[in-house]
Amino acid sequence: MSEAEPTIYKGLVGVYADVSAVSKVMPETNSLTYRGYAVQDLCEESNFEEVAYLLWHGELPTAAQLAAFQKEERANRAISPALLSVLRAIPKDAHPMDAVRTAVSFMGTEDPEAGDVSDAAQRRKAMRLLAKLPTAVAATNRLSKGLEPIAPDPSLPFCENFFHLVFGKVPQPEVIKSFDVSMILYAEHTFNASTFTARTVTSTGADMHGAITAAIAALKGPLHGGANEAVMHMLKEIGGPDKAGEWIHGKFDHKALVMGFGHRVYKSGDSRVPTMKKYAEKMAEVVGDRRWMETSRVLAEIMLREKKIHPNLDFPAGPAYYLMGFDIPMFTPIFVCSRITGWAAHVFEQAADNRLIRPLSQYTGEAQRPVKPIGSRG
Ligand SMILES: CC(=O)SCCNC(=O)CCNC(=O)[C@H](O)C(C)(C)COP(=O)(O)OP(=O)(O)OC[C@H]1O[C@@H](n2cnc3c(N)ncnc32)[C@H](O)[C@@H]1OP(=O)(O)O
Ligand SMILES: O=C([O-])CC(=O)C(=O)O
Repeated sequence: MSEAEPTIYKGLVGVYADVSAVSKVMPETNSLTYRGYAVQDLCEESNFEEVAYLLWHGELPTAAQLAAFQKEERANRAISPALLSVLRAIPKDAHPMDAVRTAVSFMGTEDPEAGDVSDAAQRRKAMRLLAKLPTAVAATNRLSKGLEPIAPDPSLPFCENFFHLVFGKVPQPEVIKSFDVSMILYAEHTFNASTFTARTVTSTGADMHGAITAAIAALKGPLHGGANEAVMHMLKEIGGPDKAGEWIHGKFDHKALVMGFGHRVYKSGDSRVPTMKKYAEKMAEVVGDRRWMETSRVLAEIMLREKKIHPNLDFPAGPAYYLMGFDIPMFTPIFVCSRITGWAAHVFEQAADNRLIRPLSQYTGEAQRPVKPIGSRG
């Protein structure tokens, strides 16, 4: 008797794998909330540090809670001399995402609570990662250019310190605000591929650094976080708005993907795009260069008119980061510095009510057969 054919949910499309109270994506209204707060409101009324606290604790902080959170983050920013020598040993032309993945894995080996997966220890590890990631990301970027890393400045807030680490100076408030908004928008997005990876690793009982190392590997791919870099490479390849039409029709002819467009969950617009676009436009104003936003506008118009596909967050974030002065290979590592908050929130949630994640596969290979001795094969 033949077995009933199982239903295959390729790419897990439409599958609810668990419950979660961290965030909610509402594709029918193109909206997104973190712990019940609309991301647009968080962007206007709070900052990235408050959002990190919100994601980890479920509530926005009071002034005293925020001060304690910031104190702990600022106290943990330094990376060890051993990690710095690991980063120095990484080939200058390696992709920074590979360096950051390696850095997190290495940090796991030197973590003072390595092996402790209690909730309290996991939370302290997440704080250490939030604090140290910018230091490691900026050091990687500077070393790749033959520059010496800069020590973190504990007197600076998170976003200001990030610019200090990369450039040695803090830019004007409009730039900090645009960066802060990008960090809030990138912080969390339900069961995306990298978060689900982190939850899968956590479900085996493994620790925070293992889950985050795996999540970084998943985020690097161009279909996920790597798209913000791909968007900027694409805009530069196109060169300007007058060439965008011809360029994109060439892509259509070859049925190629246009990076920064489409989304597994949002089919009529990504909730985060209008806010990120507004702040990318502000960056174009600050820098006095509208070329990338104009090129983006033409691409988005054609994609919507001819393919009915909307841009995702990576589409405005790519040019925004470029206009802030970051090197393109830094864009996805910046995403890591933000998403560590969402990933860690999901690690806590998965561990608190765990069941090993282990789906089934329908076998389509050879029928069972005998193993022939090596001399009689072929
Ligand atoms: C932060 C983030 O991770 S956001 C996502 C960033 N990724 C990108 O920007 C990469 C480009 N986009 C894509 O590859 C896809 O849209 C994904 C991976 C994001 C979503 O994939 P899916 O949910 O499997 O796509 P979906 O099933 O909706 O695709 C429907 C159709 O639109 C097409 N399509 C989707 N996105 C694009 C795109 N960016 N360019 C051209 N065509 C596209 C698909 O090829 C498919 O065509 P078909 O029906 O002829 O086969
Ligand atoms: O939700 C997804 O699949 C991808 C995404 O937008 C994110 O991770 O921010």
